[in-house]
Amino acid sequence: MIRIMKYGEVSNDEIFDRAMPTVNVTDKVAEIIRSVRERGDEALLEYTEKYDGAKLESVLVTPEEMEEALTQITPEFMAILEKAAANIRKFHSRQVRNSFIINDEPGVVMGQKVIPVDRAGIYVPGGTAPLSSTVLMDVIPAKIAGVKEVVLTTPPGKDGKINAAILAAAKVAGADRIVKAGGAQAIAALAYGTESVPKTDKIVGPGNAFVAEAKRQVYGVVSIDMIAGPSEILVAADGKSNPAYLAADLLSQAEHDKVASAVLVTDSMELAEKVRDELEKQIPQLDRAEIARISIDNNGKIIVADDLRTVIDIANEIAPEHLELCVDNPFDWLDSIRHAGSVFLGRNCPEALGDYLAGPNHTLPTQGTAKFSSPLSVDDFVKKTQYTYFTRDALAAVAEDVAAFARMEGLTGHARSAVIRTMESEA
Ligand SMILES: NC(=O)c1ccc[n+]([C@@H]2O[C@H](COP(=O)([O-])OP(=O)(O)OC[C@H]3O[C@@H](n4cnc5c(N)ncnc54)[C@H](O)[C@@H]3O)[C@@H](O)[C@H]2O)c1
Ligand SMILES: N[C@H](CO)Cc1c[nH]c[nH+]1
Ligand SMILES: [Zn+2]
Repeated sequence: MIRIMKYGEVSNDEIFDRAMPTVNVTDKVAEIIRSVRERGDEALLEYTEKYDGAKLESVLVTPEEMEEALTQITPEFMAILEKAAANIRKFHSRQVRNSFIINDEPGVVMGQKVIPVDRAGIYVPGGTAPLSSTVLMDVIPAKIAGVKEVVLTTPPGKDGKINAAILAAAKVAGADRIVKAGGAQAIAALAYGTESVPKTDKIVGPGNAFVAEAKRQVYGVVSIDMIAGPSEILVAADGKSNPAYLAADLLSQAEHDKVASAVLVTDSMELAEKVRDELEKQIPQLDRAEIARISIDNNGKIIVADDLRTVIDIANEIAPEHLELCVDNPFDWLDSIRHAGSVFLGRNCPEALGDYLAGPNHTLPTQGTAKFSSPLSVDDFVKKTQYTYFTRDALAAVAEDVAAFARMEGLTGHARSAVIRTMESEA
């Protein structure tokens, strides 16, 4: 059963500490990465057999497999995928940054170009739930950024096939190549390349502890978006909220993972008790009741504070992946929220809306990293290059200043380089 705590009556550790996954996978992941780096496809196929139970001939999804998957998708579900994709495109198109050029002094031109990475690698979890929505969330921003080749990887089922909805979403979003591999071996393939998997420049997407650790270990060889941990939800609610709705919202994230966390912070003890009772009523009704039960019992919390201002302060300190604000006039509080991956405002905005089709991204910072990092966006798939142009006269006007700066640093080679053209013009 979820624990109710009164803020101020228990230690801050009990309020703010998160359940951290305890398994140490560092050495195992390092070994998997080394094998894939050395033996390419052969190692990828071996690990897929070992960890996913699938004996494959090839690691790539063929056009025939894609065709076959599409026949299994109903027109109704295809329409939902298209609708979600359109919303996600609309939202992410607003994130596109422009290059700029400055030419406000005679003879001087400077600028910054925004350039997509050449190739992006996208990890889509497939272990306990095949997340076709994550395909849309991660491929669409890459395509909007202008990435030429998007390589998607996800673990196959024991039958060697990729979930049909994942393939349909990949088609809708425009993934260019689909790899049948999961876990650390998939990340290693995207980072170093194999015979079938091209090396990518940036790897994004959530995953379990093996995926997260592998991303951490390959960072530097490639870029990564973030280390996305288990799903989290914090519901900040006043006493007028409907306990059944709140319990359902908490369970929507608890069902992701035994180490997912669901927290309610409220100014009402009465609501706290009702939500606790509702959770007990609703957990057995879930298909994934066993996962949700462990997540709620181990990592779930209900924190009761004196007033809504303190509720918001607690939410900021926890900096959750998802924050639901179930209060009157939620926009009045929006400016007070500083640390959360994605905020869901009002009494009719369950977090699941954002997981699937509202438009904002669902690959989000977890474990309190919302204090310094952001949701996955178009920015993740671009980098910038800056440039500078000076005419001879424009250089002459500043050459002595550059040289003086350089001499102050003891770098006379820099100083000479700054003034040599001016000296030549005098000669
Ligand atoms: N933060 C976010 O934005 C976000 C979004 C969606 C999902 N998630 C999280 O992603 C995670 C998905 O995890 P998952 O397990 O369902 O799928 P997954 O695809 O991340 O992991 C499955 C893979 O893990 C590897 N693996 C499993 N057991 C192993 C072992 N003993 N040794 C070596 N490798 C092993 C296998 O290769 C397997 O293919 C969940 O924690 C979920 O909460 C986070
Ligand atoms: N809530 C997850 C991110 O933490 C994303 C997701 C995908 N499908 C359902 N939920
Ligand atoms: Zn979810």
